[in-house]
Amino acid sequence: MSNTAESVWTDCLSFIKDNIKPQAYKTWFEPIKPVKLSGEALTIQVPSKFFYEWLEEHYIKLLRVALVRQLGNDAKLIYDVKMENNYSSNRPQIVKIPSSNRDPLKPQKVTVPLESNKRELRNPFIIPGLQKVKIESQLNPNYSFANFIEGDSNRLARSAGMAVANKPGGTSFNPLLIYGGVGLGKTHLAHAIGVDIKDKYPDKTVLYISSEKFTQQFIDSVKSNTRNDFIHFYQMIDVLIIDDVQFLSGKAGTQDVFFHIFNHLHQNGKQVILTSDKAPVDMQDIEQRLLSRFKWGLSAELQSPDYETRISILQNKLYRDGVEMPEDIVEYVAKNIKSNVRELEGVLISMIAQASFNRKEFSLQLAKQIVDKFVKNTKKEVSIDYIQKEVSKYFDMDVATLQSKTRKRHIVQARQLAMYFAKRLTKTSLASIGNQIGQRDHATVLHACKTVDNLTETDKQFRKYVDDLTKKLTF
Ligand SMILES: Nc1ncnc2c1ncn2[C@@H]1O[C@H](COP(=O)(O)OP(=O)(O)OP(=O)(O)O)[C@@H](O)[C@H]1O
Repeated sequence: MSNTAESVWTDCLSFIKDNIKPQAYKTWFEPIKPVKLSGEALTIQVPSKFFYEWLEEHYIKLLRVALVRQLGNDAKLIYDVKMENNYSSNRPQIVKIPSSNRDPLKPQKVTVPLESNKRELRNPFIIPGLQKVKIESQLNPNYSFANFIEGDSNRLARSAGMAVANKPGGTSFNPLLIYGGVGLGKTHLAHAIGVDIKDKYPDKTVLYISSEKFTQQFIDSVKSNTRNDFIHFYQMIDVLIIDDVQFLSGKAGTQDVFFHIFNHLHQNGKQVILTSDKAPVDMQDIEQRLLSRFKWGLSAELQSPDYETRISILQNKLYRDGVEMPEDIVEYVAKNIKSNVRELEGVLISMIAQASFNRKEFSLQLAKQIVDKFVKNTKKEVSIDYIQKEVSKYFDMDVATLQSKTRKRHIVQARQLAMYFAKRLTKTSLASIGNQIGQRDHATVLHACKTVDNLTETDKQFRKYVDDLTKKLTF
């Protein structure tokens, strides 16, 4: 009886089944369908491009042995790869890709034949028209380790970043979560890690993406019925850098898909780098299972730089821009702009611009003018003490009552409002807010914020409390 695609594949499968774990067999071989046998060439259909890549990377030797046993030394394997969608059609497309199994011991590159270029995965980061599927990393080469000034405020995060860059996926810092307040260098550091990895490992696929863009891509993929392509694309990446993950809060669908992508990458030794403006413990409306993943690796905080670091940052920037500035002026700026590196740079840029526009020398007077403007424009953060005083006054009670353990409804509400405004108007962590407002824990603060949000929606009188207090506290 002559061979058919089915009979050859069935015999291959029984050999493969005996040589790998049952779970791997079920995942990677059961979904394959034999399509055609032409001489010594067997065509099999696989459900996605990712699937094909996985087989080529992990099971090519096994497949080769199985095929050679059935079809002899000239055996060839061709994949029909189901592409879920493409630009021009909603129907799945089949792309034919020959296996590299003829010489399986050489390192293999995934090459897509020319005729299939227009069917590459639908993702804006894939450069079309190339033989090899390549991904634009979206990294900013101006953000490097070399120009990320080290200080006590960032030492842990910077060293962890360097360790990750030396051995992506190979340290216990996976994921590496960099968190801290506005303008403290989270994005810079995340890029620097990616840039360094690309330098050291040019073949690694690195992708930087903001959470906002990731979310938008996901929504688009759902709309265009290309969710699987979206997932497979992200599962292909070696180093995934996601900026501002706090943005995922409240977005259940995006969190769910990210959870699966994260698990896949982590299980396969791929590196994940995340940034956030909050520590995991303070992130709201992010699923517990995702938060617990964030804590698997290392969470490293970026704090406001101390005076010496601020001086170094300014000097470094001046040096890079080829500008000379008297020391006392640099010191003046560093003394007066304390909490935010972006502002520090902003003052410097304004000074350079003004001095060159007016053809003037740098002067302390110019520095004072510009610093004053920056300080005025930066909204003063209200203190938690001030919030407690104002809320107590509004409800005609003293601060001790507001902080007390009583469960009387109007006092509980006043306390919850104080917690809510502390969360909204300060950068203090939930744990610290709880501690300052009657020694409660962070879960109580979180609950208070949710309750206030709910009551504002449903209770007119309560909404008025929130509006009145917002005016009092912010004007
Ligand atoms: N340690 C540092 N050395 C040199 N430059 C720094 C350092 N930290 C921050 N910067 C610079 O400060 C600016 C703001 O940094 P970045 O955008 O990375 O902050 P961020 O924490 O991501 O801010 P945001 O919270 O707004 O997203 C950038 O120009 C960055 O290069």
